This record gives sequence, structure tokens and C-alpha cells, in this order.
Amino acid sequence: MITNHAATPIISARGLHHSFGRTEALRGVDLDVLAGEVLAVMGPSGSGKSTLLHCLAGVIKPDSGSVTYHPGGRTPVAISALPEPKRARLRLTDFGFVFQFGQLLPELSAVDNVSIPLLLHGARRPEALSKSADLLERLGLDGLGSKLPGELSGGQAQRVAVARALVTSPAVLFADEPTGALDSLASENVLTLMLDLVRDSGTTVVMITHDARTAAYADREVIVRDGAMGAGYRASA
Ligand SMILES: Nc1ncnc2c1ncn2[C@@H]1O[C@H](COP(=O)(O)OP(=O)(O)OP(=O)(O)O)[C@@H](O)[C@H]1O
Repeated sequence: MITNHAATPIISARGLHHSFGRTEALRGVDLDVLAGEVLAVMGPSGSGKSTLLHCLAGVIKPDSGSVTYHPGGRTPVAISALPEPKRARLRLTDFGFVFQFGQLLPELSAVDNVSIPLLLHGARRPEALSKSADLLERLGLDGLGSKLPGELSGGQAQRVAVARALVTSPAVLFADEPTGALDSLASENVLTLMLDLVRDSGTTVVMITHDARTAAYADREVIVRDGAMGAGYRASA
């Protein structure tokens, strides 16, 4: 385990409650995500992990409680109080996302998929393509930029998804079972490449996983059970 991160929170969640109809997905979660750490979120199926990640990232607004983002050198942002257009903007400028199934656009080449967030940021296409190609190379995919997602292996496609999530140099990468659909060799390969990149850049990672071997790559792990933090957990020291 690596613990070289500064022990200051980049995201603080307090008293998060969220329900879907009569299902209480979160029942009072407090969590500090520390700047620069790789945090694994574990727990049984249906325990509320994805709902928690979605609240932390401003994808959904919790029914109650607060999520505060502390960007280095800027005023803290009360994410949970922002209206959706502002949360969408923040997700684009400050956060990256990787899901279990890469969710690449099937009709676009690998390099075009990676360049989408840069183009949305207003980058010029030649610069976006060049930066995307460089990142694909760092992920061991040189020469594959012109392939369509359907022409790539699962592990290669997932590395493209990682490149797309990191190409804008986000402060926080949210990963929901990023290697859950891969065999153990491909999974290890994607994880090591992804974590090399984030540790180089100091990117904070919140990563949901069911797999103890995957969690072992993290600096710290927390366990969500029945919509609450597992026994013994304290949000801050
Ligand atoms: N959009 C939704 N509509 C209705 N119920 C939902 C919705 N999203 C989640 N839930 C319910 O909320 C609870 C928590 O779901 P969540 O997806 O956060 O759990 P999880 O720990 O991520 O599960 P898994 O490991 O299976 O992905 C579950 O009972 C789930 O069925």
C-alpha cells in the first residue's frame, strides 16, 4: 500500500441519504476522499456503492446530506447544492469516469473516442487528436488509434476508456468496476497502466470493486453495507 498522499480531503460527504422509491440506497454516509489517494469502495451487491459514487461525482443529488469538493487553490464547491447544468459542467472540467463496460462510441475510432472530452472542452481537433494518440501510446495502444471499439479486445477497449477518462487531466477519476468485465490478466494490465498514470499525475481515484485483488492496488479501502459505511469506519481522523 502506498500512502504518500496529503491527508487533506478533496471530497467530503456528510450525512448522505438517498432513496429510489421505497429503497433506501444510502442511509447516512460520511466519507472523506483524500487528495491524491486511490480509494477502493467495496461491499456486497446492492449495498449502495454506485449510488455513493454518483453522489460524490455530482451525477445525482442526494435527498439529504452534503458533498463538498475542495479543488486545490480554489473555493470549495458544494456539489450537492448545485443545479444539474453546473454539476454537468463540473463533471466535464474536473472529473473523469470509467465504467465496467467502457461505453465507447462504436462508430468512432479509438483516438476519436479519446478526443471527445477535449473537443467538448474547446480544444482544436489536431491538438485533441495528438494528445489522445500520446495517451493511447502510454497505455500500450500505439498503432491501434484508428481501430473501431468493435475491433479491439476487451482489455484494449477498456484502456481506451481509461484514456478518454484521463485525457482532460481530471482532479478525480471515478471508476465503477473498471475491470469487472475482464479476465484476471487483462484486468491486472488495465489496472497497473491506469494506476501508473494517475500516480504520476496525482489524480485522486474513487474505484468501486467487488474484487479483493483489485482493491489491493488501492491505498485505502472502505466497505459499504446496507447503505452505510462498514463497522469501524470514521470519515476523518
Ligand atoms: N435507478 C434506480 N432505481 C431504483 N432503484 C435503484 C436505482 N439505482 C439503485 N437502486 C437500488 O438502490 C440500492 C443500491 O444500489 P447500488 O447500485 O448503489 O448498489 P451497488 O452496491 O452499487 O450494487 P452492485 O454492486 O450490484 O452494482 C439497490 O437496492 C438498488 O436496487
